[in-house]
Formats: sequence, structure tokens, C-alpha cells
Amino acid sequence: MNQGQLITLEGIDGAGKSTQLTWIKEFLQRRGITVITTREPGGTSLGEELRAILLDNNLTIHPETETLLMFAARREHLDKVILPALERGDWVVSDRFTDASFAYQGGGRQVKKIKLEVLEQWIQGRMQPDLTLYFDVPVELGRQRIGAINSTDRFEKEQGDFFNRVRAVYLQRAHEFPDRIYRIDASQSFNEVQAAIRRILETTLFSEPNA
Ligand SMILES: Nc1ncnc2c1ncn2[C@@H]1O[C@H](COP(=O)(O)OP(=O)(O)OP(=O)(O)O)[C@@H](O)[C@H]1O
Ligand SMILES: Cc1cn([C@H]2C[C@H](O)[C@@H](COP(=O)(O)O)O2)c(=O)[nH]c1=O
Repeated sequence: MNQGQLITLEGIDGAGKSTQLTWIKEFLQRRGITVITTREPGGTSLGEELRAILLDNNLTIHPETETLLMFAARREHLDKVILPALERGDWVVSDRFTDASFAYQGGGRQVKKIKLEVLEQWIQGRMQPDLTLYFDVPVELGRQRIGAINSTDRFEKEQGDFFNRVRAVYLQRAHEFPDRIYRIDASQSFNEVQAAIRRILETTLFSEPNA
């Protein structure tokens, strides 16, 4: 049996990832693929409990504690959801994964990159997503889109400077890992973003060799 594929969606808050998640799932299902969708932090019982703590607006959490909790949730997620699915041959689409830790904890909170790399190596070894779709929007647009929602969590309430640092790390990683991370201009209309996703999926995951 073929190993499944892990696709991750990344971007600053309000970029439009979650909006496209179901469409991506259905696009893959139409090709006969069994797909599970999930999210980080979260995706397991413990992960969802950690998510509630991490997003709680009433808590003050040290940046390194926040980092460790993100990776703790990820360890559970890999063990209980992602790796078993990939081993069954199912595909996994995750709303965020480790790039978010580099962007938010590394960029936003300014936790040293080497500490994140050590945790990444510890938790994942050499394992990486097969494909990462990075939804890129200017910080102001992301904030406007979140503003339309009405509730803000512990990250969403951060100021523009924080999100500028988060976005800068995402852009830097897209540059550093061009074979894995594809930047999508997510400031476009819903249909244009969807068309861009379709093109990337078709050229990266479904292109016929020698066709
Ligand atoms: N291409 C688009 N054009 C206009 N509005 C959009 C677009 N994509 C998403 N939105 C709207 O922006 C808001 C945020 O979208 P969404 O929840 O998908 O973002 P997200 O990246 O998942 O954010 P978060 O990480 O904070 O959950 C929603 O109200 C959604 O309807
Ligand atoms: C995986 C991960 C997530 N975050 C942050 C990014 C978001 O602000 C929240 C999750 O909320 P969403 O509405 O589901 O996007 O968590 C982070 O800081 N570090 C991470 O590793």
C-alpha cells in the first residue's frame, strides 16, 4: 500500500486557510483519495485541551512555555492521528503544522530558531509535510478579515508588528524550501485562490511523469 501524503496549510490569522480546507478535501476525494482534515494546535483530545489553554485570552504564557506546549500537542497529533493515517495510505490535510511554530514562536515571539530546530528534530526527525500551501496576505488584510469575525483569541489580539514578524518568517521559509512550500496570493478573490490551489495540487501531486 502507498504511503499517504501530508498537506499543510499555513498563513497569518485571517489569511483564509480554513475557508479552503473543505474544498481541498473534496478536490482530493474526487480523485478517489481517503482524506482526513485536522488542525494544530489540536486534532487529538489532549491537543484540543492544550489548544484551549494556548488560545485563552485570559492567560499570560512565557514564549518558551508556549513553544513547548505547541510541540507537545504536535507529538500527540503525530502519534495518534497523522502517522497512523499516513501508514494506512490516507492523506492528511492539516490546518497548520511546524512552520507555524517557526513563524509564530520564532518570528512573533522571538524564540531562538535553534531551540525550534531542536524540538522539530526531536518530535519529527526528518519527517516533513509533502506539500505546504502558504496563504500570503498583507497583515492589514488578515486583520480586517479577522475583525469581521467578532472574537479574538490570544494570538489574534496581537499587534501588527507581531504579525509582520510572523509573515516575514513564512516568506523566508517559502524562499528557503521552494520544493515544499508554495506561496499563494491569498488577497485574491475566493475563486482565484481556489484556482491557484488547484494548479499547485495538479502540478505537484498529480502530474504524470513523462506526460
Ligand atoms: N479570498 C477571500 N476573500 C475575502 N474574504 C475571505 C477570503 N478567504 C477567506 N475570507 C474570509 O476571511 C475570514 C477569515 O478566513 P479563515 O477563517 O478561512 O482564515 P484562517 O486563515 O483560517 O484564519 P485563522 O488562522 O485565524 O483561523 C472569514 O470571514 C472568511 O470568510
Ligand atoms: C500550530 C501553531 C499555531 N499557532 C497559533 C496560530 C494561530 O493564531 C493559532 C491557532 O488558531 P487558528 O485559528 O486555528 O489558526 O495558534 C502558533 O502560534 N504556533 C503553532 O505551532
